[in-house]
Amino acid sequence: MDYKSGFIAIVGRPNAGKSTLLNALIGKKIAIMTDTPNTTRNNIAGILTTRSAQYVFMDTPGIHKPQQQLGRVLNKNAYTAMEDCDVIAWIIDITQRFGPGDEFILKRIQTLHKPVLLLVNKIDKLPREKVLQALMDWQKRYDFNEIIPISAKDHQNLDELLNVFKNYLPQGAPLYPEEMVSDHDENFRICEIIREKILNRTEEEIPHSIAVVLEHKEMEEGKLHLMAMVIVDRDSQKGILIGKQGSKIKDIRIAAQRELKKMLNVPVDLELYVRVEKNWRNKEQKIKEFGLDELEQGVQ
Ligand SMILES: Nc1nc2c(ncn2[C@@H]2O[C@H](COP(=O)(O)OP(=O)(O)OP(=O)(O)O)[C@@H](O)[C@H]2O)c(=O)[nH]1
Repeated sequence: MDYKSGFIAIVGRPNAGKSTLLNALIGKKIAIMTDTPNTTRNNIAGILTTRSAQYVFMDTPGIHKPQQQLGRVLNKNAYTAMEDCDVIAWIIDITQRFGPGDEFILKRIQTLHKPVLLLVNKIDKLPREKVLQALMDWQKRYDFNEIIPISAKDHQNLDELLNVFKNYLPQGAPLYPEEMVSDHDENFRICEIIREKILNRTEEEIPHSIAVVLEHKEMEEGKLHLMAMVIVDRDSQKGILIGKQGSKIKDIRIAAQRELKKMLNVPVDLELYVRVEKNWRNKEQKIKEFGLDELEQGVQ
């Protein structure tokens, strides 16, 4: 039997395009996408099953210099995915200079002795000569198994990318049922959609300080009633999130409700509340309670 299956960890600096790539490869919205760096917090497995291979992609939080306990947990989530996978796909943004974040990742992969494929993303943003130059520069930095220029946004080179991945996967039967596209359940995806709408509608101060917890979910007379709590870590953030006469939170609620209706295919009635949990990102117990520590959840 020459069927292949295995884990591919998609790692990279914040904003390199990991979630965009994952969604493009799977063809469904698995991970939320925003312009805010460090959006992804959990290792989300997107699963793609074809006639010849099953690719299990782990979308990891952007590796960065942590300033709080939450940042350390997020980096740890990414490292765990790197240790447990068969292939590491390191995605970089071609428009960004090589920086300390890249140095950090480079050091890490050197210790792991696994195939490393470098995905040079966002090539749609630069002329061809510049792309070629960047590919040559990266080639000098590490003995990558492959360097593949892509545009996750424009779906450039993605079929070729899948073929290359397949070459590095071990032989074996599928690891997950064919129809499964993600290992996260519906409740998780509901919270992520709400979080995405908040991130897309708030400025710098808010994004990293929020967590979303689903408190209630009930189907009643053909309508899904949802109640979610948005946690912030300062009083001032609560005011920002709620907005003038509740306008901001209403806008978030309506946008989330619309997308959830589409995703779940039923009418949705969403209620949102905001609660302050002072300095929660430095409290291990809270990080676990909000489901952000992968190791605690036994994911993978
Ligand atoms: N032009 C262009 N933009 C892209 C491409 N891929 C991603 N982007 C944009 O880059 C931004 C970040 O993309 P994400 O996929 O959220 O990045 P990420 O690496 O998952 O980010 P974190 O979750 O913060 O670690 C978004 O605005 C994307 O639309 C690409 O190929 N070309």
